[in-house]
Amino acid sequence: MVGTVRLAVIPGDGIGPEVVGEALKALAAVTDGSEVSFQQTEFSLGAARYLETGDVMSDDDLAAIAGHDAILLGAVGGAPGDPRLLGANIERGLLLKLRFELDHYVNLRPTVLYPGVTSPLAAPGDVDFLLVREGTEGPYVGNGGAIRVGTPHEVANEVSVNTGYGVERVVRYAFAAASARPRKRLTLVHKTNVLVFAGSLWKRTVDAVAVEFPDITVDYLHVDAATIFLVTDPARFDVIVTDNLFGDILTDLAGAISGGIGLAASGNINPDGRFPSMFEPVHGSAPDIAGKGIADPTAAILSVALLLEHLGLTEQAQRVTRAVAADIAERGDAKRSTSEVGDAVVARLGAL
Ligand SMILES: NC(=O)C1=CN([C@@H]2O[C@H](COP(=O)(O)OP(=O)(O)OC[C@H]3O[C@@H](n4cnc5c(N)ncnc54)[C@H](O)[C@@H]3O)[C@@H](O)[C@H]2O)C=CC1
Ligand SMILES: CC(C)CC(=O)C(=O)O
Ligand SMILES: [Mg+2]
Repeated sequence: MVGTVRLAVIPGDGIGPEVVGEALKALAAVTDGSEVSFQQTEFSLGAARYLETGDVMSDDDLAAIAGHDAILLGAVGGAPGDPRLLGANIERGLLLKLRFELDHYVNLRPTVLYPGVTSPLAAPGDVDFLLVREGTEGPYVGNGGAIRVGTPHEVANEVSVNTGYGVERVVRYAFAAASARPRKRLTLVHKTNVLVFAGSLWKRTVDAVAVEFPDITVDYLHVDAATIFLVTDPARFDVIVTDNLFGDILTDLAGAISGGIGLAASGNINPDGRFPSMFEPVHGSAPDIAGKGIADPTAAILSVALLLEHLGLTEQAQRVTRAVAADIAERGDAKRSTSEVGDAVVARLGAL
C-alpha cells in the first residue's frame, strides 16, 4: 500500500491516552521511511469530555470519524460507579455507538500465549486462538426498559437481539477465518440449553454454513463450560464464534490466561469496507492505575498490528508483532513503566 491513511485517534479516558501514546510511537517507527504515511486526527471524546461539556459524542463527531480510513481507540469510561457519570452512558453513547453506526459486526480478539509469558495456568499448552465476537447485536443494543424504578417491585429488561442476517454474516466471517488457519477448527459458544430462541438461531446458522466448509471441524460448548476449558485446556481452541456479551466476558478471561489484560488486542471490523474499522485494546480505562505511568501499552501496540494487517500492510504488521513478541520474551518479571515498554518495542522495531 502506498499513500496516506487518514487515522482517527480517540485516546479516551484513564490509561487510554497513556497506551495510545505508545501505540502511536510504534506506528511511527514501523512506517518511518515507508511509502505509506498516517495522517492523524485526534478526537477528544470520553468521560473527561463529558464532565467538561456535558456532551458524549455529537453527530458531527461521528460523521468526522466516519470520514477516516481507520480508527485507533484507547479506552473510554470513568471509574465504575462514579456518581458524576450516572446517566451519561459513555460506553453506550460513544463506544457502542461507534461500533453500531460504523457496522463493526466482527469484533476480532486474538489470544496468543507468547513465549516468555507467565500464564497463571499450570499447563496452558500452545495457546493461539481467535475469538470472533458479534459486535452489533445481542444484549448490548439497548433494547430494554424498566418500570417501577426504585421500588421493591422494579422490573428491568435488557433484551438480547439476534437477527438471522446479523448472525449469519459473523458466522460466515468466523468460518472463513478458520479456513485460513492451519488447525481449521471452529467452536460455537452459546447457552443453547437455556437461551433457546437465540441459541437455536446461532446453532442452526452454524450448521447451515458448515456445509459450505467441509474442511472445518465444528464443535459447540455452552458458555459456562467454555470458561472451564479456557482455564483447563485453552490449547483446544482455534476459532471461537459467539455473541456480543459472551465474547466480551470470554475475552477478558482469555487475556487473563495469556499474560494479562494488558496484552490483549482487538479489532472492530467492518468487513464490507463501507466504514472505517476501529482498533483498541480489550481492556478499559483502568481508573485504578490511571496517571501512574504503569499501564502496559502492549495491547494497544498489538492493536496497531491488527490495524496494519487490516489495511493490507502485512509486512509492517508482522514487524510490530515480532517486536512485541521479542520484548515479551525478555521482559521477565521486571516492572517497567508504560513508556519504557513502548520505547523497548520501538527500539526493537528499529533493529528488525
Ligand atoms: N473498550 C473500552 O473502552 C472499555 C471501557 N471500559 C470502561 O473502563 C472503565 C474501567 O472498567 P473496568 O471494569 O475496571 O476494566 P479495566 O479493563 O479498565 O480494568 C480491569 C483491571 O485490569 C487492569 N488493567 C486494565 N488494562 C491494563 C493495562 N493496560 N495494564 C495493566 N493493567 C491493566 C486495571 O488496572 C484493573 O485492575 C469503566 O468505565 C468501563 O466501562 C471497560 C472495558 C472496555
Ligand atoms: C463498554 C463495553 C461494551 C466494552 C467492553 O468491555 C468490551 O468491548 O470488551
Ligand atoms: Mg470487555
